[in-house]
Amino acid sequence: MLHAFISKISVVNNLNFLTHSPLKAAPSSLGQNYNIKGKMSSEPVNVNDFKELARNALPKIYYDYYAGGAEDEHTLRENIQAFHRITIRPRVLVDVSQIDMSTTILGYPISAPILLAPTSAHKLAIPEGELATARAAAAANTIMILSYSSTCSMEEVASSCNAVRFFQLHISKRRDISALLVQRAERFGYKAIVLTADTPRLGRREADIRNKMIGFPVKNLEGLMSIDVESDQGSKLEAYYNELLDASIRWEDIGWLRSITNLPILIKGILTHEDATKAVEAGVDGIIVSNHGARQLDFAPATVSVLEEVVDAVKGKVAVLLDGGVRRGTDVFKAVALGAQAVLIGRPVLFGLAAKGEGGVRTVLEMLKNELEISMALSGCPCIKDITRSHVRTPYDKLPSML
Ligand SMILES: Cc1cc2nc3c(=O)[nH]c(=O)nc-3n(C[C@H](O)[C@H](O)[C@H](O)COP(=O)(O)O)c2cc1C
Ligand SMILES: CCCCCCC(=O)C(=O)O
Repeated sequence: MLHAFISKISVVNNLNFLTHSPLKAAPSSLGQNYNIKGKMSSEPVNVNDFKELARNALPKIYYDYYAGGAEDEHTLRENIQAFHRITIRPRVLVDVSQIDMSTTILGYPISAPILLAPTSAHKLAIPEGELATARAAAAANTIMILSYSSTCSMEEVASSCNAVRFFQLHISKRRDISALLVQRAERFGYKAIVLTADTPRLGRREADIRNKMIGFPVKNLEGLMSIDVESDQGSKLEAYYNELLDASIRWEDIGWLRSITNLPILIKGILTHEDATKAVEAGVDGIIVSNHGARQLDFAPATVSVLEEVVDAVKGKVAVLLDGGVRRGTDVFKAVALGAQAVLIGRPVLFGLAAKGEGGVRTVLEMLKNELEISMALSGCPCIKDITRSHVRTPYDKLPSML
């Protein structure tokens, strides 16, 4: 056996594989992988690779809508870079022969602490739209949060798969229609309402303004309301959205939402301890630390940089989740270590969908899960509950050498 192994190695050495590999000469660039001839391979090896594949697959106007952030896109970059500034403190000689990534959210078991964030308009990516995404969520045994602004209706999505689904709500100027949507969500088996709180108006996405981004039909509103926006300039979507939504909603309106549904309510878009405390007082069941994927207020903080502030304010009373910039299993690990019960991913799902349909979304979820699994193994954490604050160091932590 040993002999066979040694002779295999020497065959490789004889070929001088390591010194003459064309891979050595291939350009190296984050998010791109190269095959043996130095050409970029279309097979993604990590979630970042899907971004380039999606860029190639989509018309520019749609790609820019999915990928873009607000104004200077400072927060867009920060969402990612803030994760890079956190290091992991691995522990060794722990039995990691079995890794269990499973957890629960609001009592619903999921295979790993990774959910699908609500994102609009999946039909811009592929004709099947949210139906394909929902099937991928079901295959991964995780939760899909369906967007208010989906291009398949909540009924179509409900009947297409058995994934646990939450429904994301905006409160529109027509309060009666918002109430109707909540009732429909309850009737069609959605298990929670996710109220988005950071979008009284749509942020300034300059790529959409330049591209004169089109509006798309919000399927859940079909037959209930139609809005005509006259805008030859800028983003039609922004004009449409600002006409649709109620910019006057306040904390008191959580009480209204509570009065019309028995479903758990999560509030999405919290970034400060002040608002986290208010959310708990308002009686929500969970908080999603989010800056809307950096599409709303530029220079809002990176989500992972304020996660602990929110977790500390909440004191374990309700679930805390996080989204924004999660691209690696190590990002999931870091968020969990800082107190998140789970993370949500937005753009990676859209890029997976645009590049390779339902299979692309499945692959994105599998990649993140595989990366989380190895991160847990190499950090000495066999279960999610074993990941603790002591497993990460943030820029705010004192260095031991400075003590
Ligand atoms: C194209 C796009 C559409 C989105 N649509 C919605 C939406 O309809 N409702 C909502 O609450 N958030 C929406 N979001 C924000 C996501 O729910 C989530 O907060 C964000 O994408 C997370 O950041 P990430 O893309 O870096 O993972 C959208 C984000 C993107 C990129
Ligand atoms: C009602 C149509 C506008 C959808 C906006 C979706 C969204 O939140 C985004 O970030 O884009």
